[in-house]
Amino acid sequence: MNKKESFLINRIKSIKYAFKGAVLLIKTESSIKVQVFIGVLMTVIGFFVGLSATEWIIQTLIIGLIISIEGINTAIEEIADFIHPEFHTKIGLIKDLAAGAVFIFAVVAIIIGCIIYFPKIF
Ligand SMILES: Nc1ncnc2c1ncn2[C@@H]1O[C@H](COP(=O)(O)OP(=O)(O)OP(=O)(O)O)[C@@H](O)[C@H]1O
Repeated sequence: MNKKESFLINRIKSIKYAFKGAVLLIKTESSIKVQVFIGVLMTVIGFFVGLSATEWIIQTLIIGLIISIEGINTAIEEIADFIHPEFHTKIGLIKDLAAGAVFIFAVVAIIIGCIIYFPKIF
């Protein structure tokens, strides 16, 4: 197998592993399930209120980002539990920081949602 072919096979394998991870997140993580549900709900509502192309782009970006950040938070929690399953203040801090990052983006997402939807509803 030449260098170009093995590069391509490795890329395909990476996509396969990443897809497996995404399915695992959606199937096992309740927080991800909630985010996916909200994402689908907002997409349906988006059709009802008639979002513009720019609003669709912003909404889709936000839905994707929040699910991705939540996924990274889950991975950090898994690493923390794996390297130190017992209680430790440092592990607590690491998990709180990761959760804090998700929280900050969730607040931003709500603010942007209000900016998009308030003029359409009221
Ligand atoms: N090993 C630990 N040592 C110290 N504090 C911990 C530890 N595990 C969890 N905590 C504390 O409990 C909080 C919740 O941790 P947990 O792992 O249950 O996250 P969660 O947000 O409930 O996760 P999930 O996404 O599974 O709902 C952490 O943010 C942290 O403050």
